[in-house]
Amino acid sequence: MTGRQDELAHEQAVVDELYARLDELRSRARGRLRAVRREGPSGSPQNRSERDAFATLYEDRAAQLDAVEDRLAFGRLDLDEGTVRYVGRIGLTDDEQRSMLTDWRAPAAEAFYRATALRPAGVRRRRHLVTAGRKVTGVEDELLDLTGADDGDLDASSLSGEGALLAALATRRTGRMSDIVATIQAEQDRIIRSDLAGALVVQGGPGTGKTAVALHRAAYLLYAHRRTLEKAGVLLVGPSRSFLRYIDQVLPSLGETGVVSTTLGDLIPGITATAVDEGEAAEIKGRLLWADVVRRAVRARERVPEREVRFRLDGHSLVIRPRDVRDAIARARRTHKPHNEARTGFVRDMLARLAEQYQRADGGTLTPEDRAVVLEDLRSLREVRVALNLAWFPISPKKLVDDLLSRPHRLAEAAPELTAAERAAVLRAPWAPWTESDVPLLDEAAELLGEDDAVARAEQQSRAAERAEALAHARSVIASGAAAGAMIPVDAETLAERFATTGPRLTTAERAAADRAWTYGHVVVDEAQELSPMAWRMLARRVPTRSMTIVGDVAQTSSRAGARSWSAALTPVLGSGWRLEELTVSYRTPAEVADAAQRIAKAAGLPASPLTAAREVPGAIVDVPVADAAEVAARVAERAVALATELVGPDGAGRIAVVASDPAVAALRQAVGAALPAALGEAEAARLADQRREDEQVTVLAPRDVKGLEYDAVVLVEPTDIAHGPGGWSDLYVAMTRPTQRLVVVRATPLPDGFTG
Ligand SMILES: Nc1ncnc2c1ncn2[C@@H]1O[C@H](COP(=O)(O)OP(=O)(O)OP(=O)(O)O)[C@@H](O)[C@H]1O
Repeated sequence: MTGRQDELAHEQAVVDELYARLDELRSRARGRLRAVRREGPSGSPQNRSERDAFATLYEDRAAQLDAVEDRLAFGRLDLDEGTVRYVGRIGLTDDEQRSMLTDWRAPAAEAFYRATALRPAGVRRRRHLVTAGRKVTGVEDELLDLTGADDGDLDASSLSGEGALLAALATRRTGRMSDIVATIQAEQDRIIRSDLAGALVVQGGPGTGKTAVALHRAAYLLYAHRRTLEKAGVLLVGPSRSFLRYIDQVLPSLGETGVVSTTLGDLIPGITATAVDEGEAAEIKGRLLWADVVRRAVRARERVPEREVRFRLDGHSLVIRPRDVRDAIARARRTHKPHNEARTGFVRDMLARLAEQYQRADGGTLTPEDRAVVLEDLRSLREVRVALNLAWFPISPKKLVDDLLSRPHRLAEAAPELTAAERAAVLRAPWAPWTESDVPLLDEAAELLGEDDAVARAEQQSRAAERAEALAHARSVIASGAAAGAMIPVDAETLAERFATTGPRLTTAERAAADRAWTYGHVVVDEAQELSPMAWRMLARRVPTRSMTIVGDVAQTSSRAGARSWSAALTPVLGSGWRLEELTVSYRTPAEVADAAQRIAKAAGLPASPLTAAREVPGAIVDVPVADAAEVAARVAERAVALATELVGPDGAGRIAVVASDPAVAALRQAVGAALPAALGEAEAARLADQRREDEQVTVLAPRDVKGLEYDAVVLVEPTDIAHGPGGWSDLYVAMTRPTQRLVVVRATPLPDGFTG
């Protein structure tokens, strides 16, 4: 055998052992699960809940072990002291607790991503294992000790595991993002492992791995701070549901399933934003002044009547006096409770004052029983109910915001800062569908009204008591398990969570997602440049510690409410409590495309970060000028079909997007759809036509819909039209930077400045 074959055979033997251990652990977890289930539905409620808790524990463990099948081990470090360490998706130990495989997130794995010839961190050689299924098909070595290094190895900025990286980057796209654990680069690793505390902003050009880094950081933080974060939960906010679908396999493949993923429009339980605000309305609704506007709108529901209200009870004449109402309102406000909660105190106060009048009119002292009856009678009198409601109106967040946006006098009263034209821009029909920019206003209202939190708080209190009981029990279970020699792979608090006896057994993520007032341990925001100041305020409320990972690119902002500078967007909400990191290597786009995008951004004055492409792809830009504008659709269809023939596979791999300005999308969609059968055959065309919109392998979209996504090839239609559309030059910058292989430009108009070098 040659030296290389020996190496492969050796690594195969190691990898075989690791998979054997994985299989063994899987079958143990399943065996335990079967045993627990076999016990059947008998026993005391406590026993049953305990059994269910263990069942979920073993189910989770089995699912986690199943998820790490692909590329279980991908790296090896040969250390100075002569030891060898394998790095993989999870940590594995043998029965004697000796390490067989180091979790990529463990401190001991850090050198795999960070060591360079300049700073070898005790590593002599770094090896990338290339595997197909369980078979080792190749190894790629980097020597890091200076004695064996030539000048090339000393370049601290060079890519690590370049072969494996380039292979990953050239793979055909499937419409689902995959993890990058095997090829994380040093600049990315530093961000992934950065401290949990405070807000970390990651700015970077298109394709620099911001999304990938944000997801790996979430997985890393859950590993490194499991106790804190598993209980408080991690929230991931993405720009759209199709984007969340695009990334939804990454965290599970890293063994993490407990993260709550949502869009801003879906952040409040029970509310779904289905409509979109036009540019100006979004900008206006995004301004921070709405915090004051909503507060005033709430205050407007606490009102001193202008006149007295007289009524009779049991023959006595009683009166609701403006002075009394004013006092009761002031007193209720001093409790600083939310409006709907403070109302209880206000009503109690007013009824007590009226009972007092009754007593005086009745000419004596009331027994406590009589007083209770009088209070009840007062409470149910129509005049009293109406008067007290007018003075302190109980109202839901939805009704408050709907009134504010659909009744001109309410808006004028609450928002004097806005001009008449600005108010007209946000006014809409009553009960029109919610938009994403309404959601922060609804959240603000819910916060000040407090309605939906009351139920959650009551539930929380009863859960706290239950949990204390369950915790004591879990400790004793673990102690008795340990005494009997059984390893219970969980701490008492986690076990206690699972022992909670009432209600459906919800995970932290499920409980958090259902509770508007939940506060998370960490919040990750992707495409964060699009968020308005009000949206930032809403998110900050969800993470009192301000532990956040914020990733985005201020050169890609298309929303008028979004940010062109991180400092302008974040300082009002986070003060100086945030730090900035930058990513500069584009892993997605070929150099030619990245360079053209940079030139366009520069010519348009976008605040673009520097961008260097990780790879060259010859002929990556193809320019197709068309003499007659009427022929553009036909040329686009022709090009899209040719690319589909070349790149799209029936196995679901390979994706093509035609990106055009909004008004052109529908006609192009038709033209491309009509051209596919002749080129690919009826059956393949029908398969493609049946795909869900977000899974389409051949698709036609506007720039806003491709944000954050990527395709093997993009047909860019009339770049100048895109640059002059609602998202401006940022939209063109986004659209250009989606392809991993080729950008085909079809146009009847001249190329924008800077497109060609
Ligand atoms: N270290 C890496 N190894 C392998 N692939 C990588 C690496 N870093 C990034 N990629 C790949 O590069 C592509 C772009 O990454 P990602 O989508 O995270 O970039 P982004 O900065 O969020 O882009 P955009 O600004 O366009 O949203 C993805 O396919 C990702 O998997």
